[in-house]
Amino acid sequence: MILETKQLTKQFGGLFAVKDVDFTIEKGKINAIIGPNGAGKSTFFNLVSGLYRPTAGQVIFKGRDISSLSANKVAKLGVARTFQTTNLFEQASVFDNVVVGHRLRTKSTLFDSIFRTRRLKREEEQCKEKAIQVLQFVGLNHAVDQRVANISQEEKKRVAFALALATDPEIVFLDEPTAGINPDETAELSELIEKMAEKGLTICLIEHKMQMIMNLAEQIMVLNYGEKIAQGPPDEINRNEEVIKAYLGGSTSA
Ligand SMILES: Nc1ncnc2c1ncn2[C@@H]1O[C@H](COP(=O)(O)OP(=O)(O)OP(=O)(O)O)[C@@H](O)[C@H]1O
Repeated sequence: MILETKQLTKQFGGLFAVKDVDFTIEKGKINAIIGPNGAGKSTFFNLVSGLYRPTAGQVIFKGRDISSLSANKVAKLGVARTFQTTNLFEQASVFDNVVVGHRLRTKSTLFDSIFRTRRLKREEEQCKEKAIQVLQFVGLNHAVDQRVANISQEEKKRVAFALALATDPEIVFLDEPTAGINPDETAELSELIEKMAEKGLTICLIEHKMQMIMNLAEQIMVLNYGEKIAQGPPDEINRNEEVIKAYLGGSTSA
């Protein structure tokens, strides 16, 4: 197990967005979180990536309690997340959007920037090499110099993946990676997610496309009104009465 939550809880006023969630994520696997709108999926992501502090409970990453660490510190430990593509700089190039990712791993200070020290130049070079490497990995060699505003939605998703990969993560949380793209593109992005897992990365994704999740994920957690109602492999989740009642509405083809 690489990441674990223990009785993780987030309350907004009187509302429990996430309540007492125990979840374990196995290293190198593709994990998914599903649930109806408002079930607490995004809040769960924000808790494990350090954007929110839990009201109660813990997030344990590689045996260390990271519940009270800042998002930046959590990312430095090797936890990356993607946001919806609206988080990209539309007027900047694909390359410039991704090159910032690896800065997390550099040590240059304002002093280095002002005096353009050797360290700064070396680290800038490292960031550029990393950006090229991850853009190649996600299949965007052809679009490196294009402005993000001019590329397709599916390519933007790949940029978001590349940005997360540039931070050298051990686990990547993908926020609705295939929202708003067509079935062919969805299949291609699924392949990319599998390629990431084959490389040894641990994946955890939120997704509404049930068929895709059932084919791709090895383990699924189902949230409903902030609570975990099921956890297991896809075939088990498919047959779970409570899940069918709460979410699937009797069909997995949603
Ligand atoms: N910052 C916030 N302040 C108050 N309530 C919030 C906040 N963020 C989320 N909520 C509430 O917490 C609950 C869980 O929301 P969350 O966005 O985590 O669900 P979700 O499963 O990601 O939904 P969706 O699939 O629609 O994105 C909802 O009732 C939502 O209105």
